[in-house]
Amino acid sequence: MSVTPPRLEIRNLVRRFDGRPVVDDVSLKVMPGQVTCLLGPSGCGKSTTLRMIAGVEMQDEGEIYVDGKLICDTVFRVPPERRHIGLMFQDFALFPHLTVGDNVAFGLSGSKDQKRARVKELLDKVGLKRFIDSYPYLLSGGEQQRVALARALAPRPKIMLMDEPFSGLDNRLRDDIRDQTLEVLKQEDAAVLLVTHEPEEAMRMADEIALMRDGRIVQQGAPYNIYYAPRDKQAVAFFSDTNVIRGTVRGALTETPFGQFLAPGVPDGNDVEIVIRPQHLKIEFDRGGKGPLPTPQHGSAARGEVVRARFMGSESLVEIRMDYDGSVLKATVPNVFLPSPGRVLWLMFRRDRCFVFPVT
Ligand SMILES: Nc1ncnc2c1ncn2[C@@H]1O[C@H](COP(=O)(O)OP(=O)(O)OP(=O)(O)O)[C@@H](O)[C@H]1O
Repeated sequence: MSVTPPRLEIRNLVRRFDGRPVVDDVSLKVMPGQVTCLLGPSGCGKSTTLRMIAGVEMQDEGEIYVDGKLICDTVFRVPPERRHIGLMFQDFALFPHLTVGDNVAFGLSGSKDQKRARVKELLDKVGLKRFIDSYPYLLSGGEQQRVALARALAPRPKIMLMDEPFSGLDNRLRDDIRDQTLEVLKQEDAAVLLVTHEPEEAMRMADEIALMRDGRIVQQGAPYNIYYAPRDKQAVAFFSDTNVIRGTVRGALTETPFGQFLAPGVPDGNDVEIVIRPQHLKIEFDRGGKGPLPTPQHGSAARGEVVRARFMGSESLVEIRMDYDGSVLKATVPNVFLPSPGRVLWLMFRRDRCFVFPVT
């Protein structure tokens, strides 16, 4: 039985600048038709990884394979123009002196008719066929971006590398263009590696997310796996606000103002951090100085007073100063809920939505 090799595979890539590894042992596979997002904060080495795959930067260690064939290691190197890789960056520049059609045809070979047919096919896919003979300056930012996508896809690259391709667009345009881009990329069956520092963008676009930090991939998986099974506190914090409660473990349990939490595998005496997102804190009303009764799903309630509440559009964010140590926890509630400062409320923790991490 033959197994299809990944369209793109990088193994143990390392790149050092002045002796400092900015890409540190990065391995990754992308299958045809799949979108993988390299997600991480500014400076973590995402663009450098992309540049090595494109062939414009040389790695110090590691190998790059396309369809199972080596295209680059530290001695052998296929030049960038022969890697069948399409590139799209934030500052995609169309050639101003060429028409939209000629921009898309730029990297194409073949007869005039073949080129024209491919240009029309792609402009049709991105919904811009009517602009084929127009000049780029007549197009909006979003339309120019779609032409750039058509141009990058025209030579049927096996792999598309995209570096923050949507960050130059205004917010309202961005969601639509992301969705359209994704549809076109899927139709063309390229393997896509997209770099972004925006978690929402990665969630929206990716089949797989590779979370990168300090030059390393710290976690990789489907977006919901990373969201619901983050490997550490920073991985939770990358996707949303967080609340953190500290406790000490005794007999695989830690006692907190919210009741007991399981801390399996953590030795006695070690501290743990219990991390929960604001949408998973449950707000309860005060009942004559008493909170709600404990439940298995939510544990015990802890008392606090509202510091402030703000309406955020589809939800309200309530900040509550807790009686037990004066810390402020954040809870979000759907729709409008704006209790006055000083009002007493009780908070409960959803046990199936919090994460317990050992403090190292
Ligand atoms: N040619 C270079 N010489 C020296 N240092 C470099 C060079 N290129 C990148 N770096 C450094 O390597 C680190 C990683 O940069 P890189 O651009 O890959 O990060 P990034 O995750 O893509 O960040 P951003 O989203 O801000 O572009 C940074 O600290 C950067 O300053």
